[in-house]
Amino acid sequence: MTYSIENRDGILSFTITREEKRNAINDEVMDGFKEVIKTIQTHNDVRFLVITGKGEKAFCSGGDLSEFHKLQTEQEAFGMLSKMGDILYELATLRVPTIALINGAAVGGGCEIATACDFRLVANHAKCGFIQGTLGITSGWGGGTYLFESGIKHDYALKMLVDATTYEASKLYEIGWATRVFEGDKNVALKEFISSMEKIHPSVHHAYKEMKLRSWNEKNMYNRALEEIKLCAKMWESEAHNEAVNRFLNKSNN
Ligand SMILES: CC[C@H](C(=O)O)C(=O)SCCNC(=O)CCNC(=O)[C@H](O)C(C)(C)COP(=O)(O)OP(=O)(O)OC[C@H]1O[C@@H](n2cnc3c(N)ncnc32)[C@H](O)[C@@H]1OP(=O)(O)O
Repeated sequence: MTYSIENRDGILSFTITREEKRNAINDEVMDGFKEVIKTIQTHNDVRFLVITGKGEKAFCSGGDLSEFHKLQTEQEAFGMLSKMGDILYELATLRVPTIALINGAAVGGGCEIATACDFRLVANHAKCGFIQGTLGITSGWGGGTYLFESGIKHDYALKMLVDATTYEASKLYEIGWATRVFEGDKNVALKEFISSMEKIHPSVHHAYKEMKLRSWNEKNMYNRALEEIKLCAKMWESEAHNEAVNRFLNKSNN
């Protein structure tokens, strides 16, 4: 399996278990995300969703380049990008609090997944960034929209995107992307973070999330994320993108 789902006392944990590929997202992992989101949308016993990666090297390294490089045309790219884009929109608009428990590098689409969560607990060794620009594309799963909506100062948000590089955990906290930076056992950090929220009835969490969702609906967030995805699909066909992906894959084969 490429992911695991565990429900412990109402805390639903989704773990990407593709350590050998730094927890890169492929179709199977996308289907796992759909499964865990549907569980939350159809059950009342889930209080929190935690997303994390196996191991300590990576939370998620974004789209699986060894699979997705086969997508050549704008239409083929849009098929994959919009599938994950819809998943991230459903994730971002869940009525339960969502926590990205960032155990290692969160880059590219991995950074988009983390940004679509309400909270980001970042291990102090983890580096995160929207590195899509190094591949000649822009964020392709809606993460740019969620970053601009996250409340981070505009200049910090835009610089994160156009830098297209990774930031240290301390910098991520300084700019307001990381909710907390932790050392040691991620599960201890998680337990400490949710301890006070756990004492509050879930209906209060749902009500506050509803307030945010109303504002996102007014701001037409879904269609803004869709336009972001269409732009990435258009850039997918570029020579710059194909050359960058081939360089990465050839590095891996050397
Ligand atoms: C699909 C679009 C999507 C979007 O947002 O629209 C994107 O996510 S685009 C961005 C795609 N992701 C990347 O470009 C990141 C590539 N990976 C890295 O930068 C590094 O691997 C890193 C920083 C995540 C971890 O570095 P580390 O030195 O710890 O590991 P290695 O680089 O040696 O990689 C180990 C092993 O994993 C394979 N790998 C890593 N990331 C991916 C990936 N995204 N897709 C496929 N395979 C990946 C890498 O090739 C190595 O394999 P090996 O067979 O051992 O050589």
